[in-house]
Amino acid sequence: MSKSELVEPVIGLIGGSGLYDIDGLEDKEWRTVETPWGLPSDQLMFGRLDGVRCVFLPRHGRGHPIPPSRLNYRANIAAMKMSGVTDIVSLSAVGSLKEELPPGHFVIVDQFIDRTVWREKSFFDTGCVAHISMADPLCARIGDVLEEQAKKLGLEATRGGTYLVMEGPQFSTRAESELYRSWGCSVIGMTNMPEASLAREAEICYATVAMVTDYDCWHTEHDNVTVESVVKIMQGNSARAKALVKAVIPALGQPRDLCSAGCDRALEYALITAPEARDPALLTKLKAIAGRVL
Ligand SMILES: CSC[C@H]1O[C@H](OP(=O)(O)O)[C@H](O)[C@@H]1O
Ligand SMILES: Nc1ncnc2[nH]cnc12
Repeated sequence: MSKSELVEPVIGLIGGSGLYDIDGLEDKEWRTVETPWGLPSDQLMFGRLDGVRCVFLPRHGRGHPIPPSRLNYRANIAAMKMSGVTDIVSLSAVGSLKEELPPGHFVIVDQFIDRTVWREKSFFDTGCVAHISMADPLCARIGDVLEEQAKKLGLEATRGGTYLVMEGPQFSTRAESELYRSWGCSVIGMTNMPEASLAREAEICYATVAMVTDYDCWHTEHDNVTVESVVKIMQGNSARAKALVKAVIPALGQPRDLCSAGCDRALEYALITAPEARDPALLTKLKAIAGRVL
């Protein structure tokens, strides 16, 4: 790759419960971005940190009006893509399914089990079918940067772990929580799928910092999760998350070659519908996220 072909990264930040703003962005501006799949959860905040272009979206909207199952995940990811975002750091509150991951701990997750049932899971549809690989659903290149910077900041953080995505909005029953523990899952939340798979379809690198707020409902010496307990712990988690974001953006924002993990070429061999069988109306919409291969 010659210098002129290097990728100039634009960093997308998706803030979850308790994270509705990002400190330290210069030239901040909230802008409405409409997509072929409708409007995202809120306006997007555009800005720069250390000269690196950043785009922030509060996942549930400012003031948290939208529950996990009603989020327009396609519009959220399409809005990021249409804003030029190449790399997303997703910040999420989660329950812990392991003793050694206490509230306040961060997990840079590397796998998902998706138990959601109600959500639109793909940009592709009748008239243009695509099957991307989700074997490694998170970007290991961004994961490396998050791990390194978390270490430098002295944060309690673990690299690797499976995030169980439940539909919600109710928290789990104890039997479910024990089932997910028996599957070896590390943390539980309600939002990261299909967010991660849609980011992959849009060829955006995506990594998650899962911030533990509670022990869900399986731990005999801790109370069952409530919104109150999540919010209380999130106040401390948010300050650490903001410090981590500030540290990773300059590292992620350097001009670079294509992603070493390959996320930015996910559609290379994914389309199966013959050109003559494709639906022109759907193709027009898909240009917003898959223009590179259409
Ligand atoms: C307020 S606790 C439940 C809520 O928090 C998590 O959301 P996010 O990933 O956006 O931080 C969890 O998945 C639920 O949506
Ligand atoms: N225990 C839990 N279950 C699902 N989502 C959560 N978000 C934070 N804690 C959670």
